[in-house]
Amino acid sequence: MCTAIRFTDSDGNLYFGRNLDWAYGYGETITFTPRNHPANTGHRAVLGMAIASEGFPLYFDCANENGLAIAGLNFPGYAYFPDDARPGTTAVAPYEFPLWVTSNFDNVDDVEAALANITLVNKGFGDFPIALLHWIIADASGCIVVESTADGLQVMRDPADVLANQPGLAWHLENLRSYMNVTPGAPSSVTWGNATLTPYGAGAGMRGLPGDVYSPSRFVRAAYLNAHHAPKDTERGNVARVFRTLGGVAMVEGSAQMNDGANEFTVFTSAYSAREGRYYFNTYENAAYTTAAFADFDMDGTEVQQAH
Ligand SMILES: C[C@H](CCC(=O)NCCS(=O)(=O)O)[C@H]1CC[C@H]2[C@@H]3[C@H](O)C[C@@H]4C[C@H](O)CC[C@]4(C)[C@H]3C[C@H](O)[C@]12C
Repeated sequence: MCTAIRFTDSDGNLYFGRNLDWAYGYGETITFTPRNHPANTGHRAVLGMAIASEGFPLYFDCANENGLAIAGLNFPGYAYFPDDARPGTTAVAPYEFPLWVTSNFDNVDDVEAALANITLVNKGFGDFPIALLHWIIADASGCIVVESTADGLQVMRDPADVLANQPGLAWHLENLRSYMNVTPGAPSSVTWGNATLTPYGAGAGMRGLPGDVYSPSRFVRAAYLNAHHAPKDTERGNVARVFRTLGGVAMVEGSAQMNDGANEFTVFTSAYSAREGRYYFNTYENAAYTTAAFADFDMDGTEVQQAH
């Protein structure tokens, strides 16, 4: 499973992050695509997590130099990509969608408008299977979720600022209404007949928030944690906010198996800071951040660069 979140700091800078939950990694690392890479059609530098195959960056999540970010999360059972583009639209393959978005646009509104003119088509990269994903796309103003299903391409505003896996965003947003009672505040003491009940301590108001890692539960928990995190002023504080919030929905190895019996775990957690134009990640076995900034790379280059 995967979970993604966004928020802004007190100066309005975007912070965006995701957990990549799976049974294994793909050898992914921080990957920079300069403005003049042949596949960078819109000439915006892009930084994120990817594997590079034949010089092409296959991004799991990424952001551009102007503060637009995207992450792909599994959506099997719902994701459907037609073989051909609808008449009058341009075909974009799911594997190139994160780069297409971040290469060509600076904000969510422009992406939303452009999506009317594309079809996400059933086209894989090389021998890789097609990834059945939906996407969260975020900027400083908010985020949208893109879901290509048998009903067509849906682009929805996501006021919860989070995304998990199945089912679709509309269902997750509706489901939040079942958790309106959950609150950070400590409840007052109550009397039940002759019994006076008082809280043991902090957390009494959070009772009922689901604690498991099932996709609907992670969506609710991430939305609650993200919405209630105390504001932070510093880069360090806001990066910690991304990692701590995503830590609240991370998967501990052995606690939940995939259909094939493999243990799913949080392979990596990543964070993008528009304030510093910087990308961070850590892995299941190494909590220390690995980080790189746009400023570390040759922005006008032509070849993908990876930081190890
Ligand atoms: C497995 C990843 C999604 C993790 C996730 O959402 N897990 C949920 C688990 S569950 O079903 O809900 O149980 C996805 C996210 C991004 C995907 C990768 C990116 O799309 C880039 C390429 C695309 C190629 O088509 C396939 C390889 C690949 C390198 C993808 C492999 C895999 O599908 C990734 C890594």
